[in-house]
Amino acid sequence: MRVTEGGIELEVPGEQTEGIEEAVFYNPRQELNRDLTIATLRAYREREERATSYLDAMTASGVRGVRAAADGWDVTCCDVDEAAVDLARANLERNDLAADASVEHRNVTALMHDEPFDVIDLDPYGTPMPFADAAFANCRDLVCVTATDTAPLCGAHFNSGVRSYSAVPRNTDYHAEMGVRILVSALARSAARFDVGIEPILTHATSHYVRTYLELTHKPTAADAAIDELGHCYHCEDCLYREADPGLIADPVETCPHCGGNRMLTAGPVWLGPVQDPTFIGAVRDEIPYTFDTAPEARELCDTLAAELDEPTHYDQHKLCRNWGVPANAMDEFLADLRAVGYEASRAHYGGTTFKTDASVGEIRAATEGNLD
Ligand SMILES: C[S@@+](CC[C@H](N)C(=O)[O-])C[C@H]1O[C@@H](n2cnc3c(N)ncnc32)[C@H](O)[C@@H]1O
Repeated sequence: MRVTEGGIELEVPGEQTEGIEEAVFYNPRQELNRDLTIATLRAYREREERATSYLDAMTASGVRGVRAAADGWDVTCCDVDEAAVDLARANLERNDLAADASVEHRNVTALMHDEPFDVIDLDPYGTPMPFADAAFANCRDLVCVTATDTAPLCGAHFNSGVRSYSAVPRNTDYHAEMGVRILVSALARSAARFDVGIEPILTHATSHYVRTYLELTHKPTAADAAIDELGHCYHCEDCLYREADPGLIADPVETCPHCGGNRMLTAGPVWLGPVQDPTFIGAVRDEIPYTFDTAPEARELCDTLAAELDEPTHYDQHKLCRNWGVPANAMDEFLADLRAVGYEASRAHYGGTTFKTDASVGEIRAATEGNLD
């Protein structure tokens, strides 16, 4: 089947039918992820001029590598699957880009140990952690990571999450953000093994995946600074109170300071630091042309991400109101009520009724209760 993505024409496998083994992976629903990747690469080249080489580590149809090569990156596409490698080569040729990219048929872990790249893009099936050490060992500037194993990441598949991420994820009302912070924590610890510090400069989550872009600093002190961003979250399953506790050693809260309940969860180590660089995200937004099919959605996402407060967890107004037994209010009014009494408040990209604030759950209720319809 022929598709056009970002102005590039590609041959990709058709609709995947259950029971039939399709040779090569292509997911049209990841187009937003790929459009944002291309815009991020464009913005990143302005930020770090020496960055020229891009490894599309799990290339499948070659879609990311072809699009990056069309943008002038010195591209390497890699896949262990022979059919994928053949298709990636054909797609480069179809776009007259065969001379601008090399295609490697091998295990990318070995390739990453053999050759340094400025930018590495990890887009595996499920967890990226088996590839993280090799990526951080040699990458110079930027590691881009997709994780599609959202159930382990958010604690819904607890044992699998513990195994993959060497952390304790917990299933909370901010499950997608739990996934973000478990993933970035594990990546920070992987990078630190190589005296590399990470700074997440753009991160987004949907119900199907988490995507984060990590700028690297090759210094032990930067690795230490990243580890300093780790900590734990204590969460009350009854009243949705939550508390972030910096540091590697947990000091679990047994009794909820808000409702007195004892159904407290401890998650961690999670990344408590910022996951966005609003200035960089503004530059990414400016690099999304309207010729990209997902441009309206991608630009709106960038706007929300850039305005999102740095708080490590978000709330969902509907879930809070259901818990309180009151009807919900319009989001803008709800946030205005919080700001009116001096709290910071922003929307969050995790859903239409999600928000971030520096107010506690009790303070949110007090600030908004009188005005809930
Ligand atoms: C989710 S697909 C990649 C999708 C692609 N990046 C895109 O945007 O459409 C994962 C790919 O990783 C490849 N893969 C899995 N393990 C690998 C390894 N160790 N080295 C290289 N490729 C691998 C699989 O063959 C598969 O093609």
